[in-house]
Amino acid sequence: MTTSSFLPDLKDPDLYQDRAPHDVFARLRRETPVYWNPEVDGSGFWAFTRHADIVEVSRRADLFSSAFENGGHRIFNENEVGLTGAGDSAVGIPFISRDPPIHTRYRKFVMPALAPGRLGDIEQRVEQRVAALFDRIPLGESVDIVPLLSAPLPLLTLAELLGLPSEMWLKLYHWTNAFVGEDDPEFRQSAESMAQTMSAFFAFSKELFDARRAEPGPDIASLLANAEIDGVPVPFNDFVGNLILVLVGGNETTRNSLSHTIHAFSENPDQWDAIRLEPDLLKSAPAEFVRHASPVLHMRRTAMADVEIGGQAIARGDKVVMWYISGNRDEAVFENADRFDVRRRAVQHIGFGSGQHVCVGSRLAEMQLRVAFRLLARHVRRFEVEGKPRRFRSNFINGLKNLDVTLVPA
Ligand code: HEM
Repeated sequence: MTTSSFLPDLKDPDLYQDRAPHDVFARLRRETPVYWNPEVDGSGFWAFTRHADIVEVSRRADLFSSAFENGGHRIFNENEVGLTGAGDSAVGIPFISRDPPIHTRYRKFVMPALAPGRLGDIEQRVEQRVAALFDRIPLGESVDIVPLLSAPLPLLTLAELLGLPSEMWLKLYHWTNAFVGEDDPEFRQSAESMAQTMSAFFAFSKELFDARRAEPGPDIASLLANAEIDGVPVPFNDFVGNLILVLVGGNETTRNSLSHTIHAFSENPDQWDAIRLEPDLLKSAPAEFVRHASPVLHMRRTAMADVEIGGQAIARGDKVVMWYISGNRDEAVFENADRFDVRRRAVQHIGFGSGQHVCVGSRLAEMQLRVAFRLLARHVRRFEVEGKPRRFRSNFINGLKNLDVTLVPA
C-alpha cells in the first residue's frame, strides 16, 4: 500500500477535463509507481505508471486477463455495465476483451485487412483524401481543424476499410463519441439519448451484418461478419462489439493524434521547421507524435494469480490499470521525456499498447499521420493555435473537441 500523502484519483474524469495531468503521473512515478487507487464505486485498482511495469503486465497475458468475464479492458467492469458503460447487455464481446486462444484467432481474421501489403493501396487514397480535405481549409485565418481534418480523415479511411459510403463519416463520429463518452455530458446527454444511439447503431449493424454474410468482400466488416471460432459462426452481438472496437479504435485515436500533434507543432515551431526542411523525418516521427500525444490514456487488466510486479504484491482478482500516458513520459526510458522531439530515435513508446493486444492498426495510423503532415509541410509555414482547446471529460481518451488554429501559408 502507498505511504505517500499524494493521493490523486486517476479514475476521476475531472482530472483530465482541463489538461493532460502529466505532473500528477510524474510525481506518482517518483513516489508511488505502483499506486493503489481506491474507487468510490468499486473495489479499487492498482495503477501502473512506469514503462517497464506496463510492458511486463502486457507481456503476461496469461497472468493479466482482458476477458469480459473478468471485467474486460475498460476501467469499469464490462460484465456489469456493458462495453460502453451504458448497461448495453445486447452488445457482445469485442476481441479486445478476450484472452488467448480465442483472442489470437480473432486477430488472425483482422490482420490481413491491415497488412503492410494492403496499406500501400490504401495510402494512395489517403493521399487523395488529405489533399481534398486540405483544399477546403482556408489558410491564414483561424479554423477549427477537428471537423476539417482530424475527424474526417481517419473516419473516411475506416469507411473505406469497412466498405461503407464515405458520407457516413459524420454519423460514425457522433456514434463513437457516444460510445467512449460515458463521463462527458456533451456525448452522453441522457440515458434515453444513449438508448436511441444504440438502437440506431444496432439497426445499422444488422443491415451490414446481413449484407456481408450474403455477399462477403475483402473489407473488415466482411471478415468480422463471417468469422468462425472452432467452426461456430460469430454471433451477431459479438459482431456489434467488434464493429464498435474497430470504429472507436481506428478513429478516436488517430483523430486525437492529429490534433495533439498540430498543437505540439504550434508550441514547438522549431520542430515544424525541422520537418519542413527534412520531410524524411516523417518516416520515423509518427512514433514520437503518438508517444507525446498518448491518445489512449490507459487499458485495464485483471490479475489471474498472486504475482509481484514492480516490487508490489498483486493479489489474484485485483484490477490493474496501465497508464500509457505515464509510461510514455517515463524518464527512465525517454530522455527529456516531456520534450516533443521529431528527431528522437527508435521511440519505444507504448501509445499503441504492447504484447498480446498491441494495436492492430498502428501501421495504418502512422501512415495517415505521415501522409497528412507530409502534405501540410509543403503548404504550411507555421501553426498558430488560438485559445485553449476544449477537452473530453474522459479518463480513457485523451481527446480534443476542437482545435482553433491558423495555418500560416508557406
Ligand atoms: C494513433 C492511433 C492509435 C492508437 C493510439 C491506438 C491505441 C491502441 C491501444 C493502446 C491498444 C491496446 C489495447 C490493449 O493493450 O489492451 C489498441 C488496440 C487495438 N487497436 Fe488501436 N490505436 C490506434 C489506431 C488504430 C487503428 C487505425 C485501428 C484500426 C483500423 C485500431 C484498431 C485496434 C484494435 C482492433 C485493437 C485491439 C487489438 C487486440 O486486442 O488485440 N487502432 N490500440
